[in-house]
Amino acid sequence: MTEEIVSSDQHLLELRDRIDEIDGNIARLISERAECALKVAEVKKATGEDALYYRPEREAQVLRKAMERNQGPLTDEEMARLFREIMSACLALEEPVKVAYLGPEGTFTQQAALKHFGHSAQSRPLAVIDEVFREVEAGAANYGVVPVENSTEGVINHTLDNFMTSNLKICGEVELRIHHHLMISDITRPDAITRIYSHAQSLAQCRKWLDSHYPNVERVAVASNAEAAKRVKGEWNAAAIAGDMAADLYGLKMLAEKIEDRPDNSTRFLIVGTQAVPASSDDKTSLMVSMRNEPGALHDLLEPFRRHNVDLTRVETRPSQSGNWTYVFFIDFKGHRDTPDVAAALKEVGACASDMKVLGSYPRGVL
Ligand SMILES: O=C(O)C(=O)C[C@]1(C(=O)O)C=C[C@@H](O)C=C1
Repeated sequence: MTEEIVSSDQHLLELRDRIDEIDGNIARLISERAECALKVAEVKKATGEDALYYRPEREAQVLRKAMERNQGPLTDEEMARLFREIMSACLALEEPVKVAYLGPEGTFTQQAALKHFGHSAQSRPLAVIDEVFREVEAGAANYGVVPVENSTEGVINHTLDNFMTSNLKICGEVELRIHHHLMISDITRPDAITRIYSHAQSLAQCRKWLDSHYPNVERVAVASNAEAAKRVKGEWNAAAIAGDMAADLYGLKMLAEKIEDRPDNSTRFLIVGTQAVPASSDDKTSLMVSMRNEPGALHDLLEPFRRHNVDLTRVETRPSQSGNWTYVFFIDFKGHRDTPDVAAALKEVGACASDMKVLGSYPRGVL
């Protein structure tokens, strides 16, 4: 062995010793943090039966601090993701949180649930959005995760419509960059593909790519991307469009990656639950309002927000379920309902609306 190799081996050993020592310190501190969380649980338990263990506003603050404090070399997002998992484990020690999401396994909604709650939450896939709402209303799950809008394809009507009949509140939001891939199974012949399966939204998000690469191939809409991936397993002439999780789950091969038409394609998901969330200092509020069907109604509805400097982030219209040609507006804006400007705007909107429901104030998505 040359002298150089010996010294580089020696250097590696020294660095690994140092890493072992640091890991020991991290492990000790994580245990200390978990002990602290257990004490927090005691304090909460003393408040009674309905003690709330999961605190969205506090979690958002912890993640934001992790990002602010970070000096690299890890990115802020990477650092926050690590804290996300530590907090998820601490919460599971306090009280395991049960999360229902729009399944099946391998969908982007599962990915959003993991991103928001971390891997220590107990999550359960349900077949349709209505079931996710029902499961949380019935108390079988503490929280639900449902998609609400996609940057390319727009709003997910089913989710908005559920708020018309449900008393659930919005406790959080999470945004996910959506990358679609074309995938095939071991037995698929890439040159003989006659059918491509995917969810209708995903087919729409890849429309231009499909038009230019597979113009004559049949596009078959199925219930979810994961369902598309599952079908492809047994078909030699079919491919699926789905995300990474579905590819991993069903052991598929990528034929083309990131085929979405818009590189910034992302989907926003809502966390629904039964609790009202206190302010975290960077929040959003979602509102559902119906107006009398008369001239100037939309102007009257929006004017108070302008006057009180409240920044609208989204306005959607849906037909109301109570009568023909009457509409319900879904409005999102920055700020928490307990802050003076927002409270004043809400009071004025409430005065001119025929019906108004605050769906929730919640921390803006951190990750
Ligand atoms: O601060 C709390 O209320 C905690 O329960 C601690 C903690 C954490 O690990 O930091 C855990 C769960 C909550 O959702 C928020 C934060």
